[in-house]
Amino acid sequence: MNAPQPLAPPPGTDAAPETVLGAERLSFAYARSGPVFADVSLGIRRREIVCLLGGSGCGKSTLLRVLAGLETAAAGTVRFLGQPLTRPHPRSALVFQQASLLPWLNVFDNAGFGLGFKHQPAIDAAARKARVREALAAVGLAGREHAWPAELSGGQAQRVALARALAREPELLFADEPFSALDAITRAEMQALLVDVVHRWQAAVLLVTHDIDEAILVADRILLMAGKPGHIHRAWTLSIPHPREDHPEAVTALRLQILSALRAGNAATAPHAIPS
Ligand SMILES: Nc1ncnc2c1ncn2[C@@H]1O[C@H](COP(=O)(O)OP(=O)(O)OP(=O)(O)O)[C@@H](O)[C@H]1O
Repeated sequence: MNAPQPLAPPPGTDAAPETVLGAERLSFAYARSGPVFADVSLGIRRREIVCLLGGSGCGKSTLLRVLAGLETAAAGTVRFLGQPLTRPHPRSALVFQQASLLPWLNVFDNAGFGLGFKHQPAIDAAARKARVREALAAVGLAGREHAWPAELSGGQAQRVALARALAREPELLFADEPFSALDAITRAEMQALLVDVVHRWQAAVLLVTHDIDEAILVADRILLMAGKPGHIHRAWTLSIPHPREDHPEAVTALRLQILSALRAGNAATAPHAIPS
């Protein structure tokens, strides 16, 4: 199957900016619980899978919500395709831990649901149908279009959620622990599917996870978040070829480095490249 043609960029933006999303010196605090993260800067390039990894409560989900335009930073800027972000961008999509399918819509209509969102580029019914079919086929659900959410396993429901995001042909997919509620075998299948499908769709991904192995299996870059308030402690650029299970020594070496950085807590912040 061919990847869909990307939509034209919105007026006023660079035709092919290398950076899809750029954040500079972001800080955020909840009124009730105080500072969550401070002075966070990062960039996500086209077609890059970036994993935001860190322990529970370090602020990963909150940072994702700010980068996605769901929350507003106390300080700093977020730019999406070069433009300041003031609300969720129509060329981004979100996948969460729960698939959140609408029980009264079948698989096809759930997967096409995001195409009707406000600010989405208008497409006609035939194009919409083709896109949804293509997205469902990409996640392995061709032939299940008429099934109801109640008839799906957890993994299948998450495939529909992924198809719903892909059908919008996002430049950037925000995924917040999308596989953490799945069993180990389904999780491994979904991790492989994510890498395959986003590469074919030419989308970038920001994946929040606390699972070191998940980050190593899917990421082009891992950002380790730690501290209070949270900040990016350390970063790794990965060049281990996919599928990474075929390179156990490199995977184990990286896992040890990450574990050690996590334990150290105050590890150096300079980016650190690992050998392939
Ligand atoms: N709506 C909220 N109001 C107040 N405090 C919040 C809210 N959401 C999160 N927090 C607090 O902000 C901090 C960061 O939470 P966040 O969910 O971003 O962390 P996380 O790294 O994603 O954690 P986990 O991996 O456990 O999901 C935590 O101390 C949490 O209690």
